[in-house]
Amino acid sequence: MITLNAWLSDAAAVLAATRARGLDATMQAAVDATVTALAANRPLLVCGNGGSAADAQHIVGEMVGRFLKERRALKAICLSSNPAVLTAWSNDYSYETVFSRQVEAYGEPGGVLLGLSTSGNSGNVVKALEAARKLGMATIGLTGEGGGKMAPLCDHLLAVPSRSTPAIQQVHLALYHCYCAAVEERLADA
Ligand SMILES: O=C(CO)[C@@H](O)[C@H](O)[C@H](O)[C@H](O)COP(=O)(O)O
Ligand SMILES: [Zn+2]
Repeated sequence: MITLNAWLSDAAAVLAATRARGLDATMQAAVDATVTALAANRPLLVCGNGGSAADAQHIVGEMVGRFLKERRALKAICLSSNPAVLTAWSNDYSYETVFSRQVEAYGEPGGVLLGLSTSGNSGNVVKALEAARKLGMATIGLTGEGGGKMAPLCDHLLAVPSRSTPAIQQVHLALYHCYCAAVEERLADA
């Protein structure tokens, strides 16, 4: 039987295991790359599927609006949230290229692509990272254990040491809130 306390204990264990991985320097490097891009008005593009699509929207909401501080709007775009683009391209061509096509549309050299995938193997996120690299954008990945196919395509890989999709997503939320807070702190006074 599923109980709340057991669920919370499992969630806390994955959080603690992530903390033990010592990802602080990787997070700092991801923040540095993002601050450099946004300070130059280059875009931050974010994508993912399912729960990670909602996470991508959440991140962009913090960046375009505000998180903890008052500051200017930041140029962040969610690639998972335009139903007309998603359905037209997937229907006419392929779901696998639905994010890379938007990287071609919105990406710029010096920008950043942030991809979220718990398996690290979602084909459309992998293809988006490839397209971003081709364009000269920095790449950040939020994944589960090992990073899967995304690992070699990410300049900055934040891999949660778990293979459970919901457990990974719960830690992704903590990771990207930290990321948003750190980016905002650096850009608030700029
Ligand atoms: O939110 C959940 C499960 O918690 C699901 O919607 C989940 O995101 C979907 O199954 C995704 O398609 C999984 O893809 P990914 O994380 O492996 O890239
Ligand atoms: Zn979910």
